[in-house]
Amino acid sequence: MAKLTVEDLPLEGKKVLMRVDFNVPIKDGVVGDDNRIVAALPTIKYVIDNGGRAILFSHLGRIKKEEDKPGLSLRPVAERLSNLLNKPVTFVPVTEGKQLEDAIDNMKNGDVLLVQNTRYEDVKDGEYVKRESGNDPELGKYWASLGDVFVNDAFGTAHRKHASNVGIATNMPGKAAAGYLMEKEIKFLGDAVDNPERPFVAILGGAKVSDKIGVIDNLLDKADKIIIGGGMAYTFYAAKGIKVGNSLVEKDKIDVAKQILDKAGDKLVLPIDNVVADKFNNDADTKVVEGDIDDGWMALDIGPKSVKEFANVLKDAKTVVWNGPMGVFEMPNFAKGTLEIGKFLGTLTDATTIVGGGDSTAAVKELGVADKLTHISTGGGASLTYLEGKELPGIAAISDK
Ligand SMILES: Nc1ncnc2c1ncn2[C@@H]1O[C@H](COP(=O)(O)OP(=O)(O)O)[C@@H](O)[C@H]1O
Ligand SMILES: O=C(OP(=O)(O)O)[C@H](O)COP(=O)(O)O
Ligand SMILES: [Mg+2]
Repeated sequence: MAKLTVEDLPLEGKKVLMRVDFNVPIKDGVVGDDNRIVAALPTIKYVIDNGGRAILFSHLGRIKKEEDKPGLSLRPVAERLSNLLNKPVTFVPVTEGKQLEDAIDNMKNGDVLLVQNTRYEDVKDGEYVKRESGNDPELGKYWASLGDVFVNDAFGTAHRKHASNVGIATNMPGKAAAGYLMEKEIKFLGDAVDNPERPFVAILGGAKVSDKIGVIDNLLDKADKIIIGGGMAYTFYAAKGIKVGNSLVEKDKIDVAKQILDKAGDKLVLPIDNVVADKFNNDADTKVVEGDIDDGWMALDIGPKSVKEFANVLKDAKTVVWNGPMGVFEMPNFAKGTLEIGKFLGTLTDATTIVGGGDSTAAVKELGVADKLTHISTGGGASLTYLEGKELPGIAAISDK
């Protein structure tokens, strides 16, 4: 990498600001899959083993109103991190001010501190001001002022231009370095997809439709086939005039979906059938339907015919990149599509199979199919942006060597 890495920085006695991606699933105040925390440990350990004082920043979920904050505190993450490191982690429940500054002043070499969810800054006095997500210049400058050097290890957030990654880095010229995870992810993705072995198939699912649908246009030039499942599929259904019932659809993106369908021809593969439910609940009444989804029903998983069709498209692939679950895998009754696709990828022993994304990774791990895949990436949107051939702002902002 032509960028500074953590090994290029002075660490002994330094206040080391670190951006990590601890955007992990949390249920009832407990961390679920902790892959993203585990993935950041090598860099954190390197920093503290070399006498640095690790001051960690991460976002968690998305905060648009004051009421979003309590459920999106990073406190449970601090507890899990402390267990994993086997040492205390000081959690500071605020993102700025005296309480944070005092806590940093009190740190000793080798200590670890986790700052509250950086996206708490997106809402101030009840107003959605997006200081973090809008990369408010004052916020990046303030956070940068709290430390001596900066290490960005948040690959999963690298496609975002936010105050806690790009903002801090630009305010620490010559002192902003990449962590080990960042290096490892870029190296692996680069090797696998810069000149992918073909056929190259991308699988796109999940729920971040408006975020990720734009990626497909560029992927059409790179991939031989693009399979669309999960919550991403039904905006395409709507674009094709197929009834969607109460399924997840981004109305604003139906036109984009139409343009993609026009350009894609038979490159784009959509689900044939779906498991539909009468409510968003594991205990809902369900049935499998082909095509139209009636009012009062929502598609929460792909159906068995879709699994077969997708497997047929995947069977000869030499490179597969998958982001986004095929259904609401968090509910066992809607996990089958994701499980079956994961299992099938596991049988492609001649292919490079990459699964990326916070939730996709959690899914393949929970469902027990992760071990058979070539690479589990912490980044969903980040991997897709890389795949598109676009610059990742979080990485671009790191200091050159
Ligand atoms: N049919 C669907 N309807 C609603 N949500 C869905 C559907 N299929 C998948 N999802 C949801 O998508 C979420 C993950 O999307 P996303 O964040 O884009 O993936 P990743 O984290 O892997 O990048 C999961 O929480 C899952 O429940
Ligand atoms: O979970 C993330 O991305 P992913 O869901 O695409 O894997 C990252 O932490 C980015 O989160 P964001 O999409 O709310 O900016
Ligand atoms: Mg996600």
